[in-house]
Amino acid sequence: MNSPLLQARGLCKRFGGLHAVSDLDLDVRAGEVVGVIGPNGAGKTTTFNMIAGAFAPTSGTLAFDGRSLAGVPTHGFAPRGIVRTFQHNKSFDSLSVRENVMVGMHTRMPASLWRVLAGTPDSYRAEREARRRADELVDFVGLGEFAQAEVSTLSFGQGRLLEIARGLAAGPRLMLFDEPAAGLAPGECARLEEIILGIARQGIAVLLIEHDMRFLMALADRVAVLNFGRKIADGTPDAVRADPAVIEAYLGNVENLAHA
Ligand SMILES: Nc1ncnc2c1ncn2[C@@H]1O[C@H](COP(=O)(O)OP(=O)(O)OP(=O)(O)O)[C@@H](O)[C@H]1O
Repeated sequence: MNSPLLQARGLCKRFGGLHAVSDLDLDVRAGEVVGVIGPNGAGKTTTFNMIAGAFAPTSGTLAFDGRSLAGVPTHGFAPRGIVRTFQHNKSFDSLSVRENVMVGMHTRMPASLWRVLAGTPDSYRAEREARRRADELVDFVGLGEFAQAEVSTLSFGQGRLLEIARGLAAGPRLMLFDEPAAGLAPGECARLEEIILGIARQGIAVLLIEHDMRFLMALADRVAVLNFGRKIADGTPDAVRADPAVIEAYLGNVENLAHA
């Protein structure tokens, strides 16, 4: 098996006296879909915030492609290829779908985008290339017919797809999804599942937090389960579902597992 793209070792995050995440080891490989689940307050979001560079770990190490992320500022994560998509829409409402995706490219091609905006001599070629790539991504997420629509006219689910296209525009090697299925209708979830699998097939590593277990279990190659900040299981969806420690952690919530 190829070596992990993301490697967390002994990751800890304390908030005052609270150990939100303790001694977490986690690997994510290129092309792999890894899910993080756990009851409320288990430390999923805190883990994500550390991997996305929003919080520095209290202790432990994070390495990406064999290089330590220690000391890398938050804005240094996306240019390295660690890109997060948010649950809530962060798009620019008055711009078109295509323009929003073009804006998402700025971490990858800042110079060209500036040329586009500044209207300098080679702006035409740069803009054409940005537009071509944006259209490719808009098509990939199934929003092709809305490329020129204003974002404010999109439905909630379409907005979620646009967020994904914007994330892809940044050229990720690891894409982090924070509850991507939240608030989506079943048909939209099925579409989202296909898109995420398509992203992994391109060799991009995918890490997601998800409350919708049925969605996650169908999608993930591997699932890590957190409880009170500690990892209590890490394996295939089937292995995790049958794990006594996981069943115990969800005792108050057995329904969730039963439906998974
Ligand atoms: N910025 C913060 N300051 C203080 N405590 C925090 C902070 N962020 C999270 N916590 C605490 O850390 C613990 C883990 O929270 P976290 O949000 O990571 O869990 P979670 O698994 O994502 O939960 P949920 O499923 O409810 O979103 C919780 O006890 C939470 O109250």
